[in-house]
Amino acid sequence: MSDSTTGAGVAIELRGVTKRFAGQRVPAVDNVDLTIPAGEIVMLVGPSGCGKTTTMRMINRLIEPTSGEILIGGEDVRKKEPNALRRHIGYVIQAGGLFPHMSVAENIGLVPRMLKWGPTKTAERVKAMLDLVGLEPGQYADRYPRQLSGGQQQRVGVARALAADPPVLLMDEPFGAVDPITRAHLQDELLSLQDELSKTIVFVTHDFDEAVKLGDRIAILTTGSTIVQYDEPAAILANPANDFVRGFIGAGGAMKLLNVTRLADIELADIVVASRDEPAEEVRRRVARSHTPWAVVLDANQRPDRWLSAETLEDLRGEIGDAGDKVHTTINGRATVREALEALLKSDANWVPVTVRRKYVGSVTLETVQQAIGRLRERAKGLGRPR
Ligand SMILES: Nc1ncnc2c1ncn2[C@@H]1O[C@H](COP(=O)(O)OP(=O)(O)OP(=O)(O)O)[C@@H](O)[C@H]1O
Repeated sequence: MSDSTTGAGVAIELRGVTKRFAGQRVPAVDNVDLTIPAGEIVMLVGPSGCGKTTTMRMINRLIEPTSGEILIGGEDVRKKEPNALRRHIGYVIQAGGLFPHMSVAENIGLVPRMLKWGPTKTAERVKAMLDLVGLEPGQYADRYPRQLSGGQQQRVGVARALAADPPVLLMDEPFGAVDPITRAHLQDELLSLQDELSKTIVFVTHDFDEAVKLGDRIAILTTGSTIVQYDEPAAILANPANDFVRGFIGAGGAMKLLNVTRLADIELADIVVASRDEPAEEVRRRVARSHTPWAVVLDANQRPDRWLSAETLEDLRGEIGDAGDKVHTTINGRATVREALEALLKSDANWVPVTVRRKYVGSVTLETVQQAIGRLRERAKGLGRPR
C-alpha cells in the first residue's frame, strides 16, 4: 500500500494473528486466519468480549498483534508507520467518534489536512462528503458535534472516514447508538454509498440482522475471535454450522433467508405464455399439458397484460384478443422472495408475474417459494465449506 493509495477496495488478509494482552491468561485473539476480499463488506459478529474490536483494531495498528501478520493489498501493515497507515484506512466508531471541540468541517477535513491537501481542495472535499452523506453543507459545516442528532453525528463520522478516499473502511458498531429507524436509514445509505465506492469494509456488530442486511460475507466469531462460520449471509441462514450459529440467527431463520434472496436468482414457475394474436385452440392445448391451469397473455412489448383460466379458454374460439382478466399485480425481479410472498398473500391470485425491465420473465407461486427454499438449502450445503 503506497502513500497515494486511494479509491476502490483492496483485499485484507489476516494470517495466524494472535493478540495476548498483558496479564491475560487467554489470548483475546487466538491464531486467526481471515481473508477479506477487495470491495466487499465483511461483518464480524459475535458475543461481547469475543475479540471483534481487538481484531479490527489490529488492522489499523491501534493494537499491535502479538504474532501473525496482516496484509492490506498484499503489503504487511507493519512496514508502514502507524499514523501514515491510518490515513489510508477510514475508521468509524459508535456515535461517530467526532472531536467535540472541532466543527463538522474541521472533523471531516482532518485527514485531508494531515495529507497536506491545501485549504481549497480540503474545503471542496468537505462539501462533497457532506453531500454524499446527505447533510446540507451550508447548514451543517460550521456546527459542532453537540449541535447534531445521533444520526447526524454518525453521518459526519462516515463522511470523515471517507474524506481521504481510503480503500479500506473499519466500522466498529457504528450504528449502535441510534434509534432503530435512523439505524435502518444509515444502513441503507451505507449500502448505496458502497454501490458507488466499492470499498473494502470490515464492520463489527452484535446484531445478526444488521450483518445479514449489510454483509457480502459474515464471520461468526466466538471467544478468541475463533471463526465458527464464514460465508455469504444466505449460506449461513440456509445451513448454519452448529447450534452456536443457530443461536445467533435467532428465530425466523427461513424468513431471513427469503429476505436476502432475490427473485432473479431463483427458478420461477414456468406458466404457459400466450400472445393476443394466437389461436385459443393452441393455448388450450399447451395449458392442458402444463402444471398450471392458466396462461399469461403478453402484450407486444412482452409485458404481462392479461391472464386466462382453463375455463375461459374452454369456451374461446379464434384469436385470444382481449379475452381473460387484466393482470393487476406484477413484481420486479430485483424484489426479494419475501416481498414476493407478501405480494402473493395480498393478491387474490395464487401467482404473480415477475418482470425485469418490465418484460415478463416467469411467475412466482407459493410452490416456487417452497422450491426456492429447498434449493437454497441444497446449494448452501455445497457452499458451506470452511474458508
Ligand atoms: N487493553 C486491554 N487490556 C486487557 N484486556 C483487554 C484489552 N482490550 C480488550 N481486552 C480483552 O480482550 C477480550 C476481547 O475484547 P474486545 O473488545 O476485542 O471484544 P469485543 O468482541 O469487541 O467485545 P464487545 O462486543 O463487548 O465490544 C476481552 O476479554 C477484553 O476484556
